[in-house]
Amino acid sequence: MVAHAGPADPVEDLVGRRTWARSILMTNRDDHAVAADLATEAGALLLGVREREGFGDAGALRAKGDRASHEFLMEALARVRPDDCVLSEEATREERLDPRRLRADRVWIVDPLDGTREFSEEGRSDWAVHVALWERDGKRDGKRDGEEGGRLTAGAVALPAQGRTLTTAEPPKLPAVPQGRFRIAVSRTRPPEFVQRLAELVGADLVPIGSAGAKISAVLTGEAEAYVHAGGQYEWDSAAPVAVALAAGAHASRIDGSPPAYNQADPSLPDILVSLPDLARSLLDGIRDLHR
Ligand SMILES: Nc1ncnc2c1ncn2[C@@H]1O[C@H](COP(=O)(O)O)[C@@H](OP(=O)(O)O)[C@H]1O
Ligand SMILES: [Mg+2]
Repeated sequence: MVAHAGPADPVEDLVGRRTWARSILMTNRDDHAVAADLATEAGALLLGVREREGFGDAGALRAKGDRASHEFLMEALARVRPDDCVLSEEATREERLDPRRLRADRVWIVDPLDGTREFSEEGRSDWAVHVALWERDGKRDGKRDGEEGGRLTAGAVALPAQGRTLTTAEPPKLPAVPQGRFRIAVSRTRPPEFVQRLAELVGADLVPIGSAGAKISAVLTGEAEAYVHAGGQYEWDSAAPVAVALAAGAHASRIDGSPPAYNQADPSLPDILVSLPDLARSLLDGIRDLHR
């Protein structure tokens, strides 16, 4: 809880009261709305950092963005969901290893700035803020097959430079599978080594996009039909976009077809496949054949 001692400055006082009033409203909102609001607000803050700092020193811009968004999300979650744990990309090693997280019933998994590289490149809009909620099984009905321990129950991906937030509060309506060739979104800098051969095998073209959140959003909104990644990644890179993808009815799995597990002791989650449901089988078969 935040107490306001009544600062002398009337403007500061007004801002403080407004923040206080908003936090009471937010505490009563459901988890889907909290995820969407916090991701969107962190995104607005990041647009401000970009505006203020400019693009002259990319490293400094990235560091300021990461820090500002992380601090905002940590403070806001502590205020509106004080009993929950948080796993953030920007947390210290010690915070990430906090054993309370593994015993907790509710853990927010956040990536304050996904697509950090693209955030620091002028004109690019493929970067995102991820806010997801993982809950232990038994807390809610409707377990999905194969999910042990818990599952993602809410999430939001803000795409601030695109002016939109994708959310489990209102999952996007999936586009239709195109006739003929389709598009696989891949990392601009670290695409999986097999992905060119996979594209040839399944009749697809590769579309390089920054940020896991922006790529999965592209699948959900019709700019690509699949996202394939392998070779390294962490839970915060995929948790929120996978939550939205599953809520929208898309396919989301590891590249061997198994369900991705979140809130693990080791947050490494090195590969992921998200696609329109009708394409999942041929993509999984193709990946398996290439690995044989
Ligand atoms: N091989 C790898 N190892 C670790 N992280 C990786 C990775 N490839 C991609 N990622 C992470 O996944 C996110 C999306 O990457 P990309 O844009 O290349 O697809 C980025 O997150 P951050 O921007 O939060 O660091 C990036 O750091
Ligand atoms: Mg990331």
